[in-house]
Amino acid sequence: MSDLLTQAEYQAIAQDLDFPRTAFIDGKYRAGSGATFMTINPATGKDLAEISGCNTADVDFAVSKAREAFEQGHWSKRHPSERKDVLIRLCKLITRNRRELAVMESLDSGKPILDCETIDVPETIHCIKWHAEAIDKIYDQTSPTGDDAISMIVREPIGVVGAVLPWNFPLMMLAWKIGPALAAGCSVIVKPAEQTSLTALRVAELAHEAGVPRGVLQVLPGDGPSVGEPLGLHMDVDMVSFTGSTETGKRFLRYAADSNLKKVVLECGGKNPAVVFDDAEHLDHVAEHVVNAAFWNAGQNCSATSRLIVHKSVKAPLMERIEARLRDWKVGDPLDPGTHIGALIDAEHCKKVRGFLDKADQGEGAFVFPVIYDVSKDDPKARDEIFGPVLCVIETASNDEAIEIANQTDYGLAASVFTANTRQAIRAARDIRAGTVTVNCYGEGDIATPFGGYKQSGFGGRDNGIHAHDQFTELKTIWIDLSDPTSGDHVG
Ligand SMILES: NC(=O)C1=CN([C@@H]2O[C@H](COP(=O)(O)OP(=O)(O)OC[C@H]3O[C@@H](n4cnc5c(N)ncnc54)[C@H](O)[C@@H]3O)[C@@H](O)[C@H]2O)C=CC1
Ligand code: BAL
Repeated sequence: MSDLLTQAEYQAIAQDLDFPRTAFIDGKYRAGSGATFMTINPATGKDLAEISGCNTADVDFAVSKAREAFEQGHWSKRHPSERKDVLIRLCKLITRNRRELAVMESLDSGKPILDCETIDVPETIHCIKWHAEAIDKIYDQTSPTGDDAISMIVREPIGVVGAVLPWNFPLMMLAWKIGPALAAGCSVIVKPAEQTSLTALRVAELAHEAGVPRGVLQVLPGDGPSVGEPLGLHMDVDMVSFTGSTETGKRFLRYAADSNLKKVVLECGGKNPAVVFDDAEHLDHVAEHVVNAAFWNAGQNCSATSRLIVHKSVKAPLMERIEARLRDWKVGDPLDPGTHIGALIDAEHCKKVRGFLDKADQGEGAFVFPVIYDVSKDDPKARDEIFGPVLCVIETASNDEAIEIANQTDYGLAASVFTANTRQAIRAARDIRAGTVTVNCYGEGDIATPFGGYKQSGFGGRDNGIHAHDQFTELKTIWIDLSDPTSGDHVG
């Protein structure tokens, strides 16, 4: 915190930024063959940079370069400790350029600079470093065999990976994908969300400077139909790792079915409950977690708490505390280090979010003030992913009913439960169908814990932890016959 600059100092950095404007393909910036598009500062509505977009021809070219690099083996077959060294050099370069990246991220996404400086950039570095440091410590295995054979189970990099990213955490989601994929030895083609291409392009340049060979990390800006779809349908892409809406996630399953059955890993939406039982203690602490969980990043977070399911006996004192805390959350200029809630990502998303709000709560321009609604469990606000600073409160008469309501959703990404009773906490954690359940706190776990969803929140694997490494590798069995072929008891 003490390291933060003033609003004027951030504005001065913003003035001097040199934005990347083209794709990063085969080790250099080069113009795409698609339509150019403007990347906009959502907080001001003003143009930041005109980006040269990509299309199918660029995807084909990038995939051929990614495949060439993979087969040459300068990265994929390099000793894991050497890949580690290069990725750690990349982390040092990101650290050296952290201020530029934080301001670029804030300008392009509308995120508060406070978050970019203290969460997005440091977590990006931490994630890439964690996977880099893990990669030369992962052992392959042997399986139990008889004396006449040995069977090795080895993991190999899956090959050419398409990483299709959302706009809500442009740097962090980049790191969640490229950290484990590059550490494993894959070649990665990143498609950033069209709203937020800048920091991914800059990181690709830094990766090249750090020693990641040409073709191993490429970034292709453009919209879904121009770049995401040809990547998803490409016959020579081995895997797509996607984070974004459930609807687009399902498209990638269709693309895989219509092409080469590439592996697809999806991290999609959520309608995540915080369940507060009748015996919940320390309501100040509960309120702190609920406010952070619901309103951080303006609620544009797949794991945001968007439903507060609270027992009627504790509802009034808890809501009083939540509302008091929320009064301290400043909404406004993302480059002001005192701001907690910046701009929503774009006009289209603002329209979607406002469509759920009562007229008096709709705010102006790109800014939506945090809002809390008492709703029934069947209200559309309590059912649909709003992806804005909106918390729906559902009162319950019993703890069992609370769990039932928590599970009444097509999603299953994250949940939290607040109770003083350990048995009840663990019972609830077991009973809620979600990929992450936190007890007496809210969080996504950390880099060592897998992150992903049940039901329509996820498919095919998990981000983070060693489980992410598993995503980007294929399992191979190598079976070696040790029997003496001349002995007569050889079984083949
Ligand atoms: N992590 C999450 O759970 C996220 C959820 N969302 C949800 O999705 C809603 C819509 O936001 P969008 O930006 O439209 O999300 P989206 O899921 O459409 O976009 C995510 C990525 O997929 C790409 N994409 C879009 N259409 C595609 C297509 N036809 N083929 C291939 N790639 C495609 C986009 O260009 C972007 O890179 C939000 O309101 C929010 O509810 C949005 C972003 C992240
Ligand atoms: N919160 C991590 C992933 C996401 O929101 O897209």
